[in-house]
Amino acid sequence: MSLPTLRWAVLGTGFISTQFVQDICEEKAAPKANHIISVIGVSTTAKGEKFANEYVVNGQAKPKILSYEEAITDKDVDIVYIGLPHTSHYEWTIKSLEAGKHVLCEKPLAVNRKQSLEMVELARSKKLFLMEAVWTRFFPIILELQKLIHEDKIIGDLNRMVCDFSIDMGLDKLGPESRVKNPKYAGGALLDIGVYTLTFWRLFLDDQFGRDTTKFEVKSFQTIENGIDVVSSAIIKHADGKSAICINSFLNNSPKEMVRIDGEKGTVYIGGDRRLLSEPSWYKIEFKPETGLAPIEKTVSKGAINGLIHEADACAKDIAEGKTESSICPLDETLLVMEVLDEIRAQNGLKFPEIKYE
Ligand SMILES: NC(=O)C1=CN([C@@H]2O[C@H](COP(=O)(O)OP(=O)(O)OC[C@H]3O[C@@H](n4cnc5c(N)ncnc54)[C@H](OP(=O)(O)O)[C@@H]3O)[C@@H](O)[C@H]2O)C=CC1
Ligand SMILES: O=C1OC[C@@H](O)[C@H](O)[C@H]1O
Repeated sequence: MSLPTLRWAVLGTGFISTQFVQDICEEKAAPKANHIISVIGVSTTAKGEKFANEYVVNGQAKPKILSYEEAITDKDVDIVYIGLPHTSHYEWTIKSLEAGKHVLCEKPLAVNRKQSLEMVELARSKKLFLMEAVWTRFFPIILELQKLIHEDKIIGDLNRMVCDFSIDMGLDKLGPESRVKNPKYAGGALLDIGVYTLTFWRLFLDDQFGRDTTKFEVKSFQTIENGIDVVSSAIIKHADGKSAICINSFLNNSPKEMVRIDGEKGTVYIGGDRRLLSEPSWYKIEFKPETGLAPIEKTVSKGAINGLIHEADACAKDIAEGKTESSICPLDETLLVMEVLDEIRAQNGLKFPEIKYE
């Protein structure tokens, strides 16, 4: 069977666009799709040329270097990857969909649910593929853990989870234009890394998706400094009694065990070699003494890839099959997470300036 082919326009040449293009261009023993970097959309041509020369390698043809506007309308593009700051996601997703392109947009899909819903409704009305790039959902180790916990019920019925993704960002040393600290780019821990703790809550505490989720309520606190949250903590309590504590900080790093999921028979711990919850690389399952079961441990290595290829391959497969939405990262899940992000900000009075729909 021939591999699906996808021609990409990559918008932005920053950190994540680099990681994405590196993964696409990395030579693979058993590729799952043909990815072609057709266009790099950039703010300045010189930046684009440098980026293309450095990263669009290993037999890829030289991509066109175009403005964002030209990139999203280029005839040789099937899908636009949006690697821009949070506050640019809405504009460039809407414009790309209007131009008839599929879209893979970095997380969070937008700065709030209202923008996100508009993006989702436009994609659905145009029958185009749209996905928030929550790459972690596609990691083989995550899919394996979902099966162990929800299908095999390895720790039985679940009781609670604690999830902490924190990064000591060294905020004082970052310049004022840094997207993670500037409120005008919707900076702060919640929108940058809170998306992942909420993703782990969605992946592991609930076996339902999006609109069918178990009913829940949220109570939260944020420490706000200079217009952004440097610490966010939320407790999510499900109607059936299960609860999750989700913690994010820009002042300290994550603990070694970033996720702990307690069930009636034992506990699952999840960690990563870089203490980034976005990149889990090991798990450990300990059972209660009365089960008589021995602990299980597994560590995986990413090898030469950064880990973004899994979501790119999934896009190629879904689009080749005529799907407009991912079943692993569905839009209703994105909308639900956006709703909780809004709720946490509303409870703590965190508003970003210059943002439509606040
Ligand atoms: N999946 C993951 O693990 C990660 C995801 N992300 C997400 O990716 C997105 C981009 O983050 P990241 O790559 O770290 O950001 P960077 O600041 O490194 O890059 C952002 C790029 O956006 C372009 N840009 C357009 N307008 C602006 C503006 N006003 N200010 C700054 N840059 C602008 C620039 O590209 P140019 O000038 O070249 O056109 C810039 O290179 C965010 O949504 C973030 O949440 C980030 C890191 C990791
Ligand atoms: O998505 C992300 O994960 C890793 C962090 O370093 C980064 O700030 C964030 O955007």
